Amino acid sequence: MYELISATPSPYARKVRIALIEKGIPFTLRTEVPWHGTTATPAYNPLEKLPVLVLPDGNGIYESRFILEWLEVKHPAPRLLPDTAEEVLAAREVEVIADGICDAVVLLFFERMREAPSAEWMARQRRKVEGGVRALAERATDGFMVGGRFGLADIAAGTVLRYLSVRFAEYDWAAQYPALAAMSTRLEARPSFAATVPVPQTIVEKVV
Ligand SMILES: N[C@@H](CCC(=O)N[C@@H](CS(=O)(=O)O)C(=O)NCC(=O)O)C(=O)O
Repeated sequence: MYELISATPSPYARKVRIALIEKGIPFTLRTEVPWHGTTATPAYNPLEKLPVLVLPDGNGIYESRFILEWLEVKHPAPRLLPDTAEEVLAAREVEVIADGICDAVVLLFFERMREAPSAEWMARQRRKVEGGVRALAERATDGFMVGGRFGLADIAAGTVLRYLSVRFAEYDWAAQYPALAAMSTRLEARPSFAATVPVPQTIVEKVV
């Protein structure tokens, strides 16, 4: 059986959890705080980040985009990529935008923990979040994002949007982009989303 090393707020891990559930793949969830000394992450990922999909042979697959690609190869049905090559590129572009927003939120989150946070650095990260959400809004539809059926783009966009309310709640993107908010609400009603709602975690060790 697969084991997924995850964290309660992690949007990257949530993408993988949703894909595993959507594909009906059984797995055990190992919830950690990757910044605590007790984390198992470095034993499987030299980049020391979760999610890590631990295989039955004990090897770890890491980097959420790669884990999703790996799952698409090893467990192709149901397919989470669109049908045409052009649509696959469009879905991957949505994932690039979504992951990029998450990366900026993480950088902002830790900058705020510093004794003397840099206002310039935080403004730069906020710009990336707002620019990324604008790019997602430009791609929002009243159905699924790419190719007319649920897939990678919806997983990536849905997870980052819900993550913002956990780690960047002061940004009211939903008021600014009603179509995006409606899309997020639709996605959060899916069982795979309802089973993986992000919640904050308590980090007790000094990180920065
Ligand atoms: N690009 C990576 C990013 C993963 C990531 O940043 N994970 C965080 C945890 S969380 O922000 O997703 O909750 C982590 O393990 N950070 C540990 C570290 O940066 O050393 C992916 O997509 O898997």
